[in-house]
Amino acid sequence: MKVHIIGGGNLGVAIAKGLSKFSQGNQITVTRRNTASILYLEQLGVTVSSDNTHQIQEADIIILTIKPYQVDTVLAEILPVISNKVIASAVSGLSIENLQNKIGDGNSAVRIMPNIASQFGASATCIAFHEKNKEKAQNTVALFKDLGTAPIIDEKLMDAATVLAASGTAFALRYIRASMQAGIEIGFDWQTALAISAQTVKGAAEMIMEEQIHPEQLIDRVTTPQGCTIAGLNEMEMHGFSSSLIRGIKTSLKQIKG
Ligand SMILES: NC(=O)C1=CN([C@@H]2O[C@H](COP(=O)(O)OP(=O)(O)OC[C@H]3O[C@@H](n4cnc5c(N)ncnc54)[C@H](O)[C@@H]3O)[C@@H](O)[C@H]2O)C=CC1
Ligand SMILES: O=C(O)[C@@H]1CCC=N1
Repeated sequence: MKVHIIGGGNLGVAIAKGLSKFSQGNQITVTRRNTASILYLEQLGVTVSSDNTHQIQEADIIILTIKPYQVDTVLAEILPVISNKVIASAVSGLSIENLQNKIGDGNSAVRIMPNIASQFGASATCIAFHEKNKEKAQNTVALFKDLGTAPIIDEKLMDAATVLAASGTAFALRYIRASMQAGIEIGFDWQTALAISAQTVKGAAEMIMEEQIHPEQLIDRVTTPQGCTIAGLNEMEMHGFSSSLIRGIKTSLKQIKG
């Protein structure tokens, strides 16, 4: 497939790198106004351009990884030269209806919410589209399946997906950082503490995905009666561990909904 990514920033670059490594048979173009900092992508076989319309007529999928306030400017550039294209937007808060109105009936809007782990083929990319665009959306679904998981969700959950799956990357990293900081306090250098914390989180996630059971069932296998794990967990909960995460996620959601 010919994939045209507009907005070579944090997310656009992560997707381009991920596609170049984990998805076969694609030709990838990434655009941004100032290309100097992403020219290195050409070594991965990715075309880099400052022209948003660069060979865009040949694209099978146009992916928007730009900020919400950049959308109208970009569409004004590309719409005069495209027709019958799938435009997959990762722009947070931009509804399918709004995007479809902007791009007209001649093109098809798909909403995607990847995260930066796309770069490592480990994103949880939620995808939504209107029923009439189901067929046309399948290429996008296939592409993001190569970059991790790609569940199709109801659009009304897209803001929730943004917070859980995209912002969620930062939340998980903050857990790892805190764990690392504790690791330093109890005797490790930061590199060793970080390596142990990250691997432990990876292991926990792998168990959940493999066994598909409730986390508490696995936690029960770790918490020896009168042991150190339950003592630590109870102390964390006393200080609002779970409730602070839940409150943070709900606050993020409020921020998107405005
Ligand atoms: N960073 C993340 O983890 C995620 C971001 N998103 C959404 O993706 C979008 C992009 O986010 P980031 O990558 O973090 O932002 P970013 O600021 O890193 O990337 C945006 C890129 O677009 C480029 N750009 C600006 N105007 C342009 C134009 N007229 N033509 C071409 N390129 C232009 C900028 O130079 C920049 O490189 C946002 O809407 C964000 O909400 C969604 C999921 C995850
Ligand atoms: O923080 C943000 O607004 C964007 C959307 C999700 C991840 N980054």
